[in-house]
Amino acid sequence: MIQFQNVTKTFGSRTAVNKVSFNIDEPQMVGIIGRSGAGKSTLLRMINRLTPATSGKILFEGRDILRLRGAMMRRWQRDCAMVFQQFNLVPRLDVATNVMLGRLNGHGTLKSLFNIFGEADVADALQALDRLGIVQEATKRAEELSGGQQQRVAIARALMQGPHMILADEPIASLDPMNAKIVMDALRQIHERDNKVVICNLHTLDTARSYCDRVIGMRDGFIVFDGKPEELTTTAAREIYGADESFNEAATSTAIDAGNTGTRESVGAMTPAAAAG
Ligand SMILES: Nc1ncnc2c1ncn2[C@@H]1O[C@H](COP(=O)(O)OP(=O)(O)OP(=O)(O)O)[C@@H](O)[C@H]1O
Repeated sequence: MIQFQNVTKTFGSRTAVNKVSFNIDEPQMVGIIGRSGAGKSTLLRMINRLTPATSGKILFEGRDILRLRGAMMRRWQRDCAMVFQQFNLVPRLDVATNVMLGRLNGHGTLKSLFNIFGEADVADALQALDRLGIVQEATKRAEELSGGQQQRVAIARALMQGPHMILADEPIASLDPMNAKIVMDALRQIHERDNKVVICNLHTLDTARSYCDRVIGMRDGFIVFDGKPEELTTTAAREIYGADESFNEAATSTAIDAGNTGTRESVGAMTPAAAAG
């Protein structure tokens, strides 16, 4: 499906991602973990072409997406929707319009300029919000929502792009544990129900273990671990985090637990007690 071949990114003399090679052969939920500066964001941003790679290839269904230009590149960027730590919504616009902005890339320039959305766009936006359990917030300004709700709006906007995959760059780093769980449940549900690849940069080991089918550990630009969550032993974690015997996993914990994922109810109707799970 997607193949990374010796992908490297340098910023001046600093190598952020160093000859990284791996394949994703089936729709998986992949967690990328590593300490700050390990290269996680750079790796994700190269997939979406937000950051140009210095060398190597990223093949999607055999086509090198690093060589795409113009309309083909924009099409690719729509196909791999990004979700960011800081949500990147337009604060003063209402929630439904924020979600419909996910369609802009799909419209012609003129239509985009005048911000014209059709009835089908509105219906799809409401459906996406309903899926995320926040359709009742559709007419509020984005800035009126809590962080967790805003992140769900951002995920709904990503769904509006009709993407092949979702790339989430530390989507829960700004959220409290309850909202972190709701957002991770939503991403897991998209993976399970829509059979989509979700690649998620995470700061915390326990979240990666609870939610991901596969964990990739990065350190200083290299992949130093690639395996199933159950293979992520304390020794492997020490290697990823460059830590010694005193390494304490609790330091990378959010204390959220996947629990009952994959159902619509788990996204919309989470109680604080369940979230603390
Ligand atoms: N635009 C840039 N210009 C210069 N150096 C950069 C740039 N972006 C990233 N870097 C450097 O590349 C390295 C990897 O950064 P990156 O943001 O990918 O790491 P990360 O693992 O995502 O870290 P964090 O968890 O803190 O977000 C770091 O040394 C960083 O300083």
